[in-house]
Amino acid sequence: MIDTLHWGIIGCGNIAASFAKGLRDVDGARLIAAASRSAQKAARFSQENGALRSYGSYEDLLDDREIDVVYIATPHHLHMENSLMAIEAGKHVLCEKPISINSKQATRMADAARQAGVFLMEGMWTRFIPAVEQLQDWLSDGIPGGIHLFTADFGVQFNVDDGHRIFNSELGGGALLDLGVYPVSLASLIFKRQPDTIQTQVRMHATGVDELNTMLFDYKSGPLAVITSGSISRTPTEAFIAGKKLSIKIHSPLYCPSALTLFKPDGTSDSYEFPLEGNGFNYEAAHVCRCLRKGMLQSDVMPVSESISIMETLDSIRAQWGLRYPMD
Ligand SMILES: NC(=O)C1=CN([C@@H]2O[C@H](COP(=O)(O)OP(=O)(O)OC[C@H]3O[C@@H](n4cnc5c(N)ncnc54)[C@H](OP(=O)(O)O)[C@@H]3O)[C@@H](O)[C@H]2O)C=CC1
Ligand SMILES: O=C1CO[C@H](CO)[C@@H](O)[C@@H]1O
Repeated sequence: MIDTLHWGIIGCGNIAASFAKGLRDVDGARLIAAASRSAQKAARFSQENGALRSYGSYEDLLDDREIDVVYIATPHHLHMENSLMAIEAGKHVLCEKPISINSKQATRMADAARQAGVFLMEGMWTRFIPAVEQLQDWLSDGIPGGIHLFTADFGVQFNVDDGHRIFNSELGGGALLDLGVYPVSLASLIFKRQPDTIQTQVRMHATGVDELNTMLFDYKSGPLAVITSGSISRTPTEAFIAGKKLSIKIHSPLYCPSALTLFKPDGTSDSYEFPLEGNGFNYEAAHVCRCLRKGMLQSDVMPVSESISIMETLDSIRAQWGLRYPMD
């Protein structure tokens, strides 16, 4: 039985700081060290975020025997490489979304973790947010009459230059992998499988990655899903599950909602609030700690097999656009 879980963070960027903040709200978790490509940056990050130590290389952090589990917070194109390094060092891994660039990479990560006997999970934090846990309870009870339609959008206006990871092909840029992965993951959560056919439209950025996309998923059992993501303008960033008898609105922002509305057959609706306790990253970190204490090597909420399936869906969408990354 592991008591306190000792964490390390690889990559001292934006999301690493949010995760470190979330981790402070998790009982039985301690941030031991952070690693950056720059020793100075790692030292500053560790001081600001309460880590005991800092490392000027990712490899040095992985040599730290006190660290049980590593959070990978580098850009998408490094998720596989950094996760494999951590797995090889015998560390459990929580890797930011998307788990990788493509399904081939994700499968390689899953195989390596299985062989090494370590835990691996994609940091799809949405799954562990209280409102989404409630949604999962409703879905597992069954939506009476079934679901006809799922709609979801995630649009952000990035006012950044083309070198930023959202537009940079070398870093696995594009709206689909960064933003679209959330609604696609929600569709996977709701329908428990990949769509049978996918139709899409896309607008490409000057750098050759997608900046705006629309997707229509057709599930031969009946339901349709309409999903959009974009990095050049803001959209409501909410989701709606339309059923024969019941419908559910997942309030904005869909990646971290704190309210759900249930629309009932008599035309009335009930709204439910699920205020966050912490910044939201605490929930996924607490889930990883629970899994590790139970000796689990995969999450039962965000299993690696489902992350691979989601990447397969993203692969087939990108194939329609002819969008290939240097690391594909
Ligand atoms: N769950 C969520 O809500 C969010 C998740 N994310 C995910 O987190 C990951 C990181 O995103 P974000 O924190 O916004 O990105 P940042 O650019 O802010 O941070 C990424 C860090 O990765 C390290 N890095 C290593 N190699 C490179 C490279 N070639 N170019 C740039 N950085 C490099 C750097 O750390 P160093 O210099 O210290 O080595 C850098 O600070 C993405 O995969 C994204 O999908 C992002 C935002 C929100
Ligand atoms: O996961 C994410 C959540 O939202 C951000 C934008 O607001 C994204 O860029 C990010 O990668």
